[in-house]
Amino acid sequence: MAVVAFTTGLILLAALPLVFSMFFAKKWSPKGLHCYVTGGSSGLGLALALLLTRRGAHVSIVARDEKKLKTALAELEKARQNPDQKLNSYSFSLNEADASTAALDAASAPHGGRTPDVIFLCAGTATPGFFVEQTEVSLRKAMDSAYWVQAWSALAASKRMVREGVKGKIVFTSSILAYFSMVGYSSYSPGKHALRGLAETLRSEMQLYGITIHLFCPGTIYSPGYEEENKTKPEITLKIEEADSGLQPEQVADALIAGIERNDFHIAADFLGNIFRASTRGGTPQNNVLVDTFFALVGWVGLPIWRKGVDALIIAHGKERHVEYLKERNFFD
Ligand SMILES: NC(=O)C1=CN([C@@H]2O[C@H](COP(=O)(O)OP(=O)(O)OC[C@H]3O[C@@H](n4cnc5c(N)ncnc54)[C@H](OP(=O)(O)O)[C@@H]3O)[C@@H](O)[C@H]2O)C=CC1
Ligand SMILES: CCCCCCCCCCCCCCCC(=O)[C@@H](N)CO
Repeated sequence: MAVVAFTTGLILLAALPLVFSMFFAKKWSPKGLHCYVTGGSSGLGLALALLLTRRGAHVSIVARDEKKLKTALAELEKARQNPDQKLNSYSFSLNEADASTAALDAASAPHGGRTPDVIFLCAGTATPGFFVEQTEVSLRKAMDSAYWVQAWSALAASKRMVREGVKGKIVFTSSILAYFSMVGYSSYSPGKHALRGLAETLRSEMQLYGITIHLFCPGTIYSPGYEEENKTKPEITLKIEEADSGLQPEQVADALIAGIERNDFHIAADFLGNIFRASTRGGTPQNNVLVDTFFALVGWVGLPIWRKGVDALIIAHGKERHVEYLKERNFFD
């Protein structure tokens, strides 16, 4: 009896924030806010920019390729809700600090020089491959394309927000590969883990200024970037990924916005992401005590079983094919 009463009490307690947010709390809305989206010309970034435009935000997108930017901006124009919305695109390579500052300055200009309210950092690239085939150049480049491509913008935006007193948001797009990693991702996963380290630091530190931080960790997104990464992705990596059903960029953008509306710090895109998120939480805030405990329990039982299967698969692949693969590429010469 006491156990039932205790459990019911616990469930009600855990449901309270949900009930509160459904009926009382003012939901976060991008309407009228200036949203800055890096990587806004493709995949997740583009889907997000479109969603924000439909929700009445001013949207600035940044990427390198001008042609893709032009096409993306035309799509945003079609999604425009009112004539006052400012929709702009900027071509910058965000791997460098100076260019990241310049991009943000350029995007602020049409807004009277005011820093954007929300910084969505979506730019990023993965080039999977085996570790023994990497070089100093490839590993440094990968760190640029996973970590620095977002970190420099976060630095520039933080300085601007603090100087101007803007109580904005900075949203990092990491990956489910910041919760674990596996064969093929030695060049990419470390950068995504590093983003997690930065986001957790900033979640703590930016409280000094009223700036909010979110960390988004999606699994497979069927984007142009995904098509590209599959060109170098080892067969074994692709095979392990079959367990992840994947999502369309629009679904992933929806999941991100829903997480921000709930004011979650760690945001996962689906069931699998939530299992890894809840199992790898460390000292960061829970999203919902009860739901997170459920996900963590599923992970506690399921993850070791899954991992054992994956390890067996990798060992078998090593015996059957991998040495041949390396020989074909003259690795031993
Ligand atoms: N696809 C997936 O399975 C997953 C992706 N992610 C992450 O989600 C984010 C979006 O991925 P996805 O939609 O697949 O990406 P896409 O490759 O489809 O798009 C990437 C965007 O970022 C821009 N970009 C890349 N590098 C730079 C740079 N150095 N400077 C400026 N812009 C840049 C690209 O434009 P341009 O090349 O013209 O500069 C493009 O607009 C990335 O951070 C990725 O790591 C996370 C989990 C899974
Ligand atoms: C009960 C537990 C079951 C566990 C099943 C686990 C399945 C794991 C699938 C791996 C998914 C990898 C996604 C990579 C995303 C990414 O960031 C890259 N595409 C780079 O862009």
